[in-house]
Amino acid sequence: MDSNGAEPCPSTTENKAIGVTIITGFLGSGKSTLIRRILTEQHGLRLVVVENEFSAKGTVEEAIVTQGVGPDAFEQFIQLPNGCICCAAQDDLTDALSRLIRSRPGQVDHILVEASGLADPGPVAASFWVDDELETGLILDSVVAIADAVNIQSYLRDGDGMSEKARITQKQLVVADQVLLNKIDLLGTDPQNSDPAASEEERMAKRVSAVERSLREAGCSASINPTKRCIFDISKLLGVRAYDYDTSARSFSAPAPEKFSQHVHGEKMAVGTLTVSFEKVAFDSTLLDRAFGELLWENGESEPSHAIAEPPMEIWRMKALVEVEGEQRKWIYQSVHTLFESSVSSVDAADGVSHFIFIGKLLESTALRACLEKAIAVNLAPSPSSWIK
Ligand SMILES: Nc1nc2c(ncn2[C@@H]2O[C@H](COP(=O)(O)OP(=O)(O)OP(=O)(O)O)[C@@H](O)[C@H]2O)c(=O)[nH]1
Repeated sequence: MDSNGAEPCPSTTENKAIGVTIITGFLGSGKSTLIRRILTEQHGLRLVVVENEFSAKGTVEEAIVTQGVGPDAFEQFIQLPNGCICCAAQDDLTDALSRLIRSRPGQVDHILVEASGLADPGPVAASFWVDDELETGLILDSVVAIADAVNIQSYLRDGDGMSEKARITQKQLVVADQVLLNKIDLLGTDPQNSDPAASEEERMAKRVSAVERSLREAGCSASINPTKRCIFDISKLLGVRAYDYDTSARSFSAPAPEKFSQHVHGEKMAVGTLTVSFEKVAFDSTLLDRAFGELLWENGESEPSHAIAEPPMEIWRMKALVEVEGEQRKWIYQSVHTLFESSVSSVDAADGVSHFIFIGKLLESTALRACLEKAIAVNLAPSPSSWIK
């Protein structure tokens, strides 16, 4: 318990590495509002805030975020020129934060990074996720996306869903581990679909559900939490360790049906989630590394190739629970952006079942399956059956 009598979020104190929460969301969705809310709550965490400086006058952003916030509410407030958080300087950001927490041992509990509203949060999330936490002292806690309930549907539809605005909005939702569907106070009720017998609350709930459906169709598989002015239980946002292997293993054991969704334009799946499953096979870990390399690097966003699909598919996020030859426990593989890593889960192996969940754009099941099949080490049945959703 701290001097304010507040209990720190438990998972942020158990692990010595300092958790980093990336806050993303399109322009004006409520990112600063959320940070301000976190800074004013009694959670007992000593926070470092990294803010994207939107204007040439950096003081504007800081003033907005720290409005009504006492000087003790945060350990340090860092502002970076617009774009830097999500551009090539992201490694510098990781290094700078690493140096900062080392220079103040025991004085920082958690770091909040506000990504630019116009940026893809994937690369910055990857820069925190892959760094060896023992070396940097940092660990990616989760990616939180704020969606403006009033405008998000039009952003997603922009340019028939294919404009840069639509792409960025989709990516922010797809990469997120949690979504705050914010500004629901401005949604109003839909006059065209209003049932005169329904109460105001029921009509509002319908509007919220309609927006939630659009987010699912856009490939969002995170939990969606409707909010007004980002009022939300902070203990459910910070210290969640969304990338911990045990957390991931649990999400594999009972995937929600809405995990498998797609946003279709004509014949192609524009943005969505696709699962490739195998039964009665075990994979070779070295060959699997190679297969992921092929999918993420040769066919990924940074080095697009036309080898597998035309236009190339984009894998934004991948989670897999895999039976690996000779291992008693299944392995978890995760990718963020173009980086991936593996670890042993707590799930027993032996049934030969492996699930690979891909989230991205223009995903092509045949190409994904063909690439993964090259990594099969042992075929326990003559013709492995499989299902794809
Ligand atoms: N009515 C209403 N207004 C909100 C809500 N949340 C935020 N706002 C307002 O929306 C505006 C934008 O909120 P910010 O928190 O600055 O949004 P942001 O995502 O940080 O904006 P950028 O930094 O420009 O990307 C501000 O005027 C907020 O006061 C909400 O739930 N309801």
